[in-house]
Amino acid sequence: MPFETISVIGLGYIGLPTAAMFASRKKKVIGVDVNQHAVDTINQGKIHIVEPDLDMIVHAAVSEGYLKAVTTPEPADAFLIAVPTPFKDNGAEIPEPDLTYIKAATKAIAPVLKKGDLVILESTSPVGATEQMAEWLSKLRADLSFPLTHGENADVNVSHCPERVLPGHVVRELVENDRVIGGISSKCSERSVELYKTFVQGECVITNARTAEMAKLTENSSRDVQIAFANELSIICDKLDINVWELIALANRHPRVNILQPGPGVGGHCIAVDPWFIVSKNPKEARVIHTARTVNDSKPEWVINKVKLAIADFLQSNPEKTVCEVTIACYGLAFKKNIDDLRESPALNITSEVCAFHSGQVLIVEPNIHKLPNTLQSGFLVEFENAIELADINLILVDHDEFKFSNLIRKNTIDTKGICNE
Ligand SMILES: NC(=O)C1=CN([C@@H]2O[C@H](COP(=O)(O)OP(=O)(O)OC[C@H]3O[C@@H](n4cnc5c(N)ncnc54)[C@H](O)[C@@H]3O)[C@@H](O)[C@H]2O)C=CC1
Ligand SMILES: CC(=O)N[C@@H]1[C@@H](OP(=O)(O)OP(=O)(O)OC[C@H]2O[C@@H](n3ccc(=O)[nH]c3=O)[C@H](O)[C@@H]2O)O[C@H](C(=O)O)[C@@H](O)[C@@H]1O
Repeated sequence: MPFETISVIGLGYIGLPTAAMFASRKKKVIGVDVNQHAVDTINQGKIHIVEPDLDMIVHAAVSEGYLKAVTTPEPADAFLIAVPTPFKDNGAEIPEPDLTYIKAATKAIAPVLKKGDLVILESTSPVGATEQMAEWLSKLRADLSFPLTHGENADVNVSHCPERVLPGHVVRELVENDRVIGGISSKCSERSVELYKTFVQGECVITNARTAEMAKLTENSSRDVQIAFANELSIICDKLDINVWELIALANRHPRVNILQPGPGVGGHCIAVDPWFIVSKNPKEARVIHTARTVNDSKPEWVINKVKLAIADFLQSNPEKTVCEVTIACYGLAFKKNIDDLRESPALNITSEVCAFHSGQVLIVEPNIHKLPNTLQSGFLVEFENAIELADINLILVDHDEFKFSNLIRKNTIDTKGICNE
């Protein structure tokens, strides 16, 4: 049976581009989000997130009548769930995944499901979450006129198809990337491939739901481990007075070595989160993954100590000044270069900490935002040139293109991204 109407639950960084992509292939798409502002913005043909080229696709999809946004699910032939999967913020040493958004989305679609529908969990999930979702669905339907069964002869097909697009390149990668398709049964996988082939040009590779969940977590954990190696090297090199950027460039000339780049820590709501989904379920076995998380999470503290040392050095060389007269400039707040996303950003956390402990002026340069977040109210958002001119100490936290190729920034500089070496 062809898919005539497709519903996407959660219209954020993943759900909205996915919904727009189906709509661009002339499918009728119903986007569902609990955020009324997002729904209203989309229905005006506009977008509430920053992603290159997405605005044009959404505008065309809405104005041609293929995409509409609503707050309550309506019947459809396929439902793709792209809601957040954070970890529980309860201060535990090993954070646990929070599946409440998936549970709420499941509850919302249950009353409109009909026989033959396909439900795909796209959210990054711990192993077992898709089976759990299928359980929730059948329990939720058990008391209704049409109870669901699952297994090989299920009335409703359930799959996990994790999303792997890179923010900033979402529109291209949605089409070009290979997809991992993990059905609860082979029929579920086949139906899911049929759906994605609407716009995916990459290969749709079939596996089971648990392997698909683990594949996504493995990709992001692998990157986290590799970045941790680079971050550890940077701390060792600092102690040994070796330039880590030169060191990595030299080591990478080996045909089988490819070390990533150190930085102020790992940010974003994926790489800094997803490895915990493996560690929390396998605390004894996941030793490397756990250590990598700890190494990357402790890097901001190391940077803050460098700032404190730089202030002490500066005061020693300038005894006429007091600490209140030392001006620090922080360059970049986003979690990585050339974006405006501040979620889980080590640059933001370090700058907030500097604002909290430093009694002198803190200048902040972030070309991608117009207003400082509340935690930085004691700082001043300034232009790049003003910061360079006024700062006694420069702290480079993000390698935005605007900060590169500046010879001026070399004086009293803590360069966490190595841009002074380029
Ligand atoms: N942003 C990214 O780069 C990537 C994200 N992912 C994963 O995709 C999932 C979604 O992430 P994002 O799109 O970035 O999150 P997001 O926060 O940008 O969007 C999620 C949307 O879901 C909505 N929502 C929450 N509960 C809902 C409910 N019960 N019913 C309907 N809507 C609901 C929220 O209002 C929000 O608009 C997460 O599991 C994330 O880990 C995977 C790959 C890349
Ligand atoms: C394996 C992989 O490359 N996953 C991607 C990742 O997107 P994300 O933008 O979070 O990844 P990223 O570019 O590695 O950045 C994450 C963090 O790591 C830092 N970072 C990155 C590379 C590096 O050499 N050094 C470094 O310190 C960045 O500055 C940033 O703070 O996570 C996304 C996700 O799962 O949401 C996923 O879809 C993307 O494909």
